[in-house]
Amino acid sequence: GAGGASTMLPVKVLVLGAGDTGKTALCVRFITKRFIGEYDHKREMTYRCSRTVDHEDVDLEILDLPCKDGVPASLESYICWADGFLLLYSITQRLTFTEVPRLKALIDKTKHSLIVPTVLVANKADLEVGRKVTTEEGGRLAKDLRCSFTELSVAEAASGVEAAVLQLIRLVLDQQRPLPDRRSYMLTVRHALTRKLTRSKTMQW
Ligand SMILES: Nc1nc2c(ncn2[C@@H]2O[C@H](COP(=O)(O)OP(=O)(O)OP(=O)(O)O)[C@@H](O)[C@H]2O)c(=O)[nH]1
Repeated sequence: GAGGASTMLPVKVLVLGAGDTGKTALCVRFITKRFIGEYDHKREMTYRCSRTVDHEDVDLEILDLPCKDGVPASLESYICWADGFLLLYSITQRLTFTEVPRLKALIDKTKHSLIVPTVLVANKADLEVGRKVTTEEGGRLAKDLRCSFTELSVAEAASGVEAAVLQLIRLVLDQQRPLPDRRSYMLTVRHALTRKLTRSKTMQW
């Protein structure tokens, strides 16, 4: 409140994607509002900033790992560190899309949870002529993996990136809220469990 000591809620975000999905471009777009085409970073990068989301002051830390030579070996420790995940693929590279379930499985396994705040981000929507993954496929996969979904172009606009990150912050905050406020969360858990049970039944019989 006014004059009172404000509490900043820390939210840690890990940006993941297999290949040239635009992870660094997305982080830079979020922080600077600008699109910078090429980088050559070999090290991990941490971006810090703050936002006010639903009257909560959030202290945001975004980690971008270099994935040029495949996924880093110590990925699990980064996953443990993070509260929420931006999972990127490029609509122009089918392989970046088919790698998503593997990344999400590793996240779920490492977090020991069915519900991990995650936004699946389909990037490079400006390259419509080179499209290899439809929007419907993206939406379906997100539903399957219990993620939120958005399609955007980091190159084209800052607004989609801002919206995707805010969406993720909301998912994280919703999960951190005390139980009585978590009706939607409980419903998600129930749906996920039902789906899982249905699936294992189908597999057994
Ligand atoms: N057309 C288009 N190109 C994009 C977009 N976003 C990123 N790119 C390009 O895609 C390439 C990869 O972007 P990066 O941000 O370096 O990708 P990255 O995921 O960080 O890749 P790693 O460094 O391997 O982790 C670069 O050439 C970017 O300019 C987009 O929305 N549209």
